[in-house]
Amino acid sequence: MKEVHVAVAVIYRQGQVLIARRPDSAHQGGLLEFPGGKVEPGESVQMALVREIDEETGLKVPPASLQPVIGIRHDYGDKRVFLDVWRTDAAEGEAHGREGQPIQWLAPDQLRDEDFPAANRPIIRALKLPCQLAITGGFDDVEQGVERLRQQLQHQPGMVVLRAPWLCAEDYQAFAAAAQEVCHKAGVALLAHGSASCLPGLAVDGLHLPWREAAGLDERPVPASCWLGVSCHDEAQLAHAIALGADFVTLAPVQPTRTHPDVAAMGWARFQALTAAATVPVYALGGLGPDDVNQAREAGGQGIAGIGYWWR
Ligand SMILES: Nc1nc2c([nH]c(=O)n2[C@@H]2O[C@H](COP(=O)(O)OP(=O)(O)OP(=O)(O)O)[C@@H](O)[C@H]2O)c(=O)[nH]1
Ligand SMILES: [Mg+2]
Repeated sequence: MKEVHVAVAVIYRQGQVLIARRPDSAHQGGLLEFPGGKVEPGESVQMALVREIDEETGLKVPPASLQPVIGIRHDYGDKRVFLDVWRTDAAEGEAHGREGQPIQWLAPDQLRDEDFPAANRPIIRALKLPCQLAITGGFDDVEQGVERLRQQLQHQPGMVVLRAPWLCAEDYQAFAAAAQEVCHKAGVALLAHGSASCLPGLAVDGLHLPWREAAGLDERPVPASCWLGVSCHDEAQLAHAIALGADFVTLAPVQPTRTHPDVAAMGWARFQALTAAATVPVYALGGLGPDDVNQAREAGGQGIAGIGYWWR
């Protein structure tokens, strides 16, 4: 079966995105969708986006405002698609359902997996996840760790991974409880780091698995209501994380890093190639900072993750 290249548009306006309802008679009919459609022969994906957005909504999109979000290959059984997803926040005009389809503006937090075609799940993840994932670094004792976290939150990371593998279970529980309070006040999501067995009793928003923990699992260890991240370093690990049902992965090391001086960095070209084949949002990790967010997104990534750039 030939793969259909589909241009999919995430049109942002005032923190909301434009959603349409697919006609009952269409493929995946009755479900919600992002405006878009098939890339015609001879068209670039950007040309297809500009045309489809106009045809379906009447909005005019400056091509230069389009930025890549994620690419997803999905097999529906009756159809194979490559959803080539781009975003813009510069669409001009008032949106209308020009093909008679109902449309609405929704905040990313209001998007629910079950309302969309199955292939859209990673798109929804990508829209809910921030472009910076901050991982905690070293500290001397729990009290100092919490205080440092409080200070570092002024850098406004969208999400924090609470990494402290040297702490005993009891100290980690205390660290997580205090960190949760600090993060909750700041409106920052908090993920535990380690094995799923550390989760009970923690009021966190999800779990990030180091590769050594993910390697031993054959199913998703947390419910769908929790975030699940996995640390990956190569193609095989990415495939395993996706099979586990990870919501996102980190891929490292992209650049040389002080914490792993003996590991060769993969560089941006390799990062881009691995990310293109992945059907989950991918954070670039290793020797990077906020200045690299654009580069990571150009390479098809969700953004950057790291310790060094924010934890001092
Ligand atoms: N536009 C759009 N298509 C999606 C999404 N998710 C998803 O799986 N698809 C699939 O992508 C394929 C092509 O999209 P489409 O039906 O909009 O194509 P189109 O505008 O060219 O329509 P047409 O064939 O009626 O001319 C469909 O099989 C559809 O099920 C989505 O969020 N937006
Ligand atoms: Mg369409």
